[in-house]
Amino acid sequence: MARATPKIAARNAHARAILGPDLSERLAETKVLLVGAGGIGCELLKNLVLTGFGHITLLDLDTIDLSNLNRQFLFRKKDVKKSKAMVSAQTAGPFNPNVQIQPIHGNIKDPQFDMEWFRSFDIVLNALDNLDARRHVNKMCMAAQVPLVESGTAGYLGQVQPLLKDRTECFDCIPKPTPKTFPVCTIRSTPSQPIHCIVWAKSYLLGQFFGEDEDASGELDEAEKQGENAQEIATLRKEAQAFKAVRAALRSKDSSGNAARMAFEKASRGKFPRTVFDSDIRNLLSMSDMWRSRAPPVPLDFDAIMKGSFVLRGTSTVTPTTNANGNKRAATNGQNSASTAGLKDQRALSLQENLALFVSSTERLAARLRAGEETISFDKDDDDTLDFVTAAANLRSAAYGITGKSRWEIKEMAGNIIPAIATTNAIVAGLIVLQAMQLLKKSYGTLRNVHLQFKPSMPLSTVMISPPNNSCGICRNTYTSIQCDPAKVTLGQVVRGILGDVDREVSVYEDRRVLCDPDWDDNNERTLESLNVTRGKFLTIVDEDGEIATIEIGICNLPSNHSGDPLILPSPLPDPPRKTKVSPPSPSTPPKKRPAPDDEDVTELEPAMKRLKTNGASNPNLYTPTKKRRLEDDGLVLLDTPNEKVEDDDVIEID
Ligand SMILES: Nc1ncnc2c1ncn2[C@@H]1O[C@H](COP(=O)(O)OP(=O)(O)OP(=O)(O)O)[C@@H](O)[C@H]1O
Ligand SMILES: [Zn+2]
Repeated sequence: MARATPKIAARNAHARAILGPDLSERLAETKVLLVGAGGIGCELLKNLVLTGFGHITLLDLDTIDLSNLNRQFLFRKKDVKKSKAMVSAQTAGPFNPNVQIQPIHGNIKDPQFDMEWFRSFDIVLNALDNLDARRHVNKMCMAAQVPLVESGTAGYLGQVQPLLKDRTECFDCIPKPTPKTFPVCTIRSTPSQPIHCIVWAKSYLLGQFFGEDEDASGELDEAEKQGENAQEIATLRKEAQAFKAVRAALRSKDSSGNAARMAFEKASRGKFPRTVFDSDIRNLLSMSDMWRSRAPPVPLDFDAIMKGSFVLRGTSTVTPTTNANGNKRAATNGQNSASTAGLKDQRALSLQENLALFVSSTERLAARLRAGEETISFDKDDDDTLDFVTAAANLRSAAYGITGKSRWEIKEMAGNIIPAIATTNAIVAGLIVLQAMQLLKKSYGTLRNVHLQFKPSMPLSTVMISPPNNSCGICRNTYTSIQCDPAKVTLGQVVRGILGDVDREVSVYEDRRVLCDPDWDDNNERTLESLNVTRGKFLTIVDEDGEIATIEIGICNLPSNHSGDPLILPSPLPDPPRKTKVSPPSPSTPPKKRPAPDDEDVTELEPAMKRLKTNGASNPNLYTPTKKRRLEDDGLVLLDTPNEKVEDDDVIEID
């Protein structure tokens, strides 16, 4: 290593004195991947640079938002809308002239960040804010056998966890608690709190209008075949049709101006039977049993609200639905009267203002679809989606006699925001560096899970590291990788190549898709590319007898100068350990049974569809699998019957 100049030596003197010459020289050579340049990431980047880490790759998919500036100190107002990775690298680089920071503006789940790429790092540090990306990085680090430090903060609480395959438990060894959940019937039919209306607007209505097009007709046909209630199925078909018509109008270049009204009314003018804020509610009202113990909803009338002549429970349309503190205010006749109450986002909106906001946000979102965006999902920092959710949630609240919320409050509730505290992030970022050092020194005995807690007498607590959970479907698998041209290599070639002489009955999956099993080998001669098994993905080989561990094969590119065989197998071939007993299903173990192959010969396995209820108005139980998964991601639980109980301490009990 080149000798440090006196100036740099002075700069590093303290770190060197603390770390000792060996470690501080090693850090200069260490290749770190830092994922996330947000609250923790900015603090951590500064720490890494000042500690003397020499090679840092910093990846983040996002751009800087104004709301980041109170705690992400590498950013200034002039940087808003610029890439977080780029700006943080530019700001922190000069803190130490010896550091090389490579910023990447991208998603860690992108295919180019494959197993080979992960192997090029000595250590990975997560500074993420979502479970999905955390689980992805955990799997990649387990696959590539790279040490990982996982972290997170929530208000005053924080946690740091060092992870290493076969030494410690992994991020997925212990199932994570599901977020707050609500029974779907409450969301669809019987909301009683503002959050129910917010979840409905964010997870249901926004998706129906602007999300993925999910054709439910196949499922309805199937339900009909199985003898489900024909009348209810007919109603659901009409509802699906009505949504389809609105979706088409929102995307059509000719219907601008009218689409928002259609969205409100869900095309009610004679052609379709149900509307979002009017007929759907009338339909629910006809279920008299439902309203014995709760106030019935009031259908909303678009024109009357717009004209200001609509009377909601005896008050005028222009009555603000909330004040700045979220409390109901007395009726007032002045449409602009609410504007005096506090900051713009925190003030009350009248029913009329909510309707105007519904129309304008729907038009803005529709314009984005027409400009080429395929789907739009909720993002609290996306003003158009936040406005839509604010307006739709407040209109629904008004109909159900629930107190409305200000845009500010809805942002907090819909975005599941727990205020971030800069000090918590800073403490956690410091702890990450300490645990990273232990991993790099291979001082495995001194690794600790560290918790930051809200206890002034003992703010930090440490927990000994647990060994891997034997039934974990991530870190107990045997990982290997192939380098290949997916356009030229067939599934059969890969599976035969990896299993070598071993003669076993196996099934092969990509994520949740079954690609072949012992009785079905139609895909064996197909190329990986035609099966959509490409760079960055994994092929999973499961022993049908459950005797040997599952093999996961990471798909990587051929070396750039490679010519000849389009498949390079690993050497030696993987040697999965024998299992002592069959493990219970784990998060990543794909379901076993394969339905008959469809046209595309690749079958996506999803949780079984819930049975249709034979009574009930807007049947909450019929969901396409993708929608079901999305609802579950949003913290909704689908129940078979309204009486079914969800066993989770975190569930908000209604009724
Ligand atoms: N899949 C991913 N790939 C790359 N970066 C990601 C991915 N998922 C999340 N991130 C980044 O992780 C960072 C997490 O930081 P943080 O928790 O402070 O969130 P934030 O978006 O900056 O703040 P807030 O959510 O409070 O507005 C964000 O910058 C986010 O862009
Ligand atoms: Zn594990």
